[in-house]
Amino acid sequence: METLTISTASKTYPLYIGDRIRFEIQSFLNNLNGNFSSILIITDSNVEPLFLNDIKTSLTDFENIYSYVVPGGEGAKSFSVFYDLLTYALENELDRKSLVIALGGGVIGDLAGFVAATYMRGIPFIQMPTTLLAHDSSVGGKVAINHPLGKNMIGAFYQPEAVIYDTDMLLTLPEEQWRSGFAEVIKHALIWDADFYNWLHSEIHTLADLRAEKLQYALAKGISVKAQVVAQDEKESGIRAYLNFGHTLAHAIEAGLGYGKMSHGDAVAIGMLFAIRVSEEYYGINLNLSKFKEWFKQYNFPQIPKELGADLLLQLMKKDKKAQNGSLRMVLMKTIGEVETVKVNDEFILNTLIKELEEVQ
Ligand SMILES: O=C(O)C(=O)C[C@@H](O)[C@H](O)[C@H](O)COP(=O)(O)O
Repeated sequence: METLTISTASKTYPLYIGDRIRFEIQSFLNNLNGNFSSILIITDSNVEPLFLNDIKTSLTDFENIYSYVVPGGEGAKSFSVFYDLLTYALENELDRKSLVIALGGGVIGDLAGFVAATYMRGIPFIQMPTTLLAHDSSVGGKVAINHPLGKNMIGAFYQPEAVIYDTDMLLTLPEEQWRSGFAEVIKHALIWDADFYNWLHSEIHTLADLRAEKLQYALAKGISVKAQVVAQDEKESGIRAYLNFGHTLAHAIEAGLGYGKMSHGDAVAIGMLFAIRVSEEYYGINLNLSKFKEWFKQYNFPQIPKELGADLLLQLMKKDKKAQNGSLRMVLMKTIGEVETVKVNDEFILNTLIKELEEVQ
């Protein structure tokens, strides 16, 4: 097992990563010295049959352990599920010393984290990621639910007490989940670390290559990028926006199709290719977009959904949280490992969207 330290302006906390460490949860909680009064485990219908019991039986020192299972998928990041969770917490008399455990992927981390951030103005929580994608979402304290008009529109920056990342839990993931998480791994390389990108490019030809020591390496690298960025800019006043590379179009696609129709990582992969195309045109440089497209095809990332159309996509992209005074801002790539946030005009993005959609086979 390895222990990393995540330091942000508001909080420093441990990230434990290792094989089968879910069974050690009680000792991790003891290390936190939180004197927790009760536990609420929030998980989803996919994770519950696999791991909920392991966690409950490993929490040997608690009498009051509650659990709440939401439906699997992005649809659970809704106001009604959030409200039901708060009702459940109130009915079971959770107090300010109660601990929320987010047991699941990015959806559960975001939802449970937002419950913890808002219940009684904030109670402690820990992240127990069960997906590859959550190497990104469990670190850095972005918690949120969606609004039909925009993704993650209602949320907070709220750091967990700890992240407990049991890599054994990843082994049950279906192919689509590996692909979805891998998109965020690629993102971390592209925005920050050209050597890491070269390693991914030469070592990970198929998702099946992401096993054993390669998985550990990819996770450690991805988490390290995330940790470095949030250490410098917890609340996204500057460089944290780089972590949004590919997300302006991704969130538009997710909202446009309806949450849960396309996985977040698939949408991010499409969004990154689009951001590379915009970057080429904006800076007048050649980033080898066609090579990136070929590379992404190797993992079966989908193409941009043509049916949404350029006008709707632009309209949805303009709802992005990075927009200022109605102007769209995107994270663009100057070279692999170096990005910046720039203001882009609507007409330019619309035309680039039209070109991108025309190329869909
Ligand atoms: O941690 C961040 O900052 C990120 O932007 C990471 C993203 O991969 C993640 O999807 C995040 O939740 C998106 O944030 P949002 O502010 O664009 O909703």
